[in-house]
Amino acid sequence: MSLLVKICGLSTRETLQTALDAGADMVGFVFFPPSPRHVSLETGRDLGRQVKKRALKVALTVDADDATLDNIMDALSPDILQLHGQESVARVRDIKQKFGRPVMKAVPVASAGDLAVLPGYAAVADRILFDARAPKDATRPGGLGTPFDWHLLENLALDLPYMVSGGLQPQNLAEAVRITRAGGVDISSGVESAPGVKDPELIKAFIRAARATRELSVR
Ligand SMILES: O=C(O)c1ccccc1N[C@@H]1O[C@H](COP(=O)(O)O)[C@@H](O)[C@H]1O
Repeated sequence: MSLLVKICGLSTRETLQTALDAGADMVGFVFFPPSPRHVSLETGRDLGRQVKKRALKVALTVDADDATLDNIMDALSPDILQLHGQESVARVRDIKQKFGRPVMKAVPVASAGDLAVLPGYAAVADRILFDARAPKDATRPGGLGTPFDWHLLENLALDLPYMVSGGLQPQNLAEAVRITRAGGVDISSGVESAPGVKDPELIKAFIRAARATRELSVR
């Protein structure tokens, strides 16, 4: 099975085009104003049109309310909703029912205890995204360029597709996939020259590196 690659935090036509041409499976748009990658609804609409089914469009939100999600549905028509906040199991179920799109729930990881939430989310989400737990004083719950201890997922038995993120780079993604056996990788900071500024060469290098790890992936 081919490793899924998601390039997250795209905010310009040029870098979106680079990600599409390089073969990204998923392209992520951040709708979270404190993030340096935040896009307005208008920009999301414009970038969404550019995708033209060449990749899955992922809307990243953080504890968004229904009105916000309604607006994002209208503007981007995402293929996947990435819930990257503290959404409860009930809220994830509710969003999936109300908006009728597959949901990828981000689970923050810093220690083995963080995996206790998995049975609950696995019952309602379509995919799990393991990301490094952000420090308490962080301005956002992800997109910080820091990895977590991938060995925490070494013996994971999860009956659901999952991806890994947090501090990935072209140089370390093979190791992350080898240890976690994730079916996909998600990156933002690692393909940037500054927060929010995507670097086309790094996007291409990351996707090239991901394609080279194909045989390591199992889920
Ligand atoms: O990218 C952001 O700004 C962001 C903001 C709020 C929540 C999540 C965010 N990004 C996600 O964080 C991870 C890790 O990113 P990085 O490669 O370590 O920078 C990734 O899943 C992004 O989708």
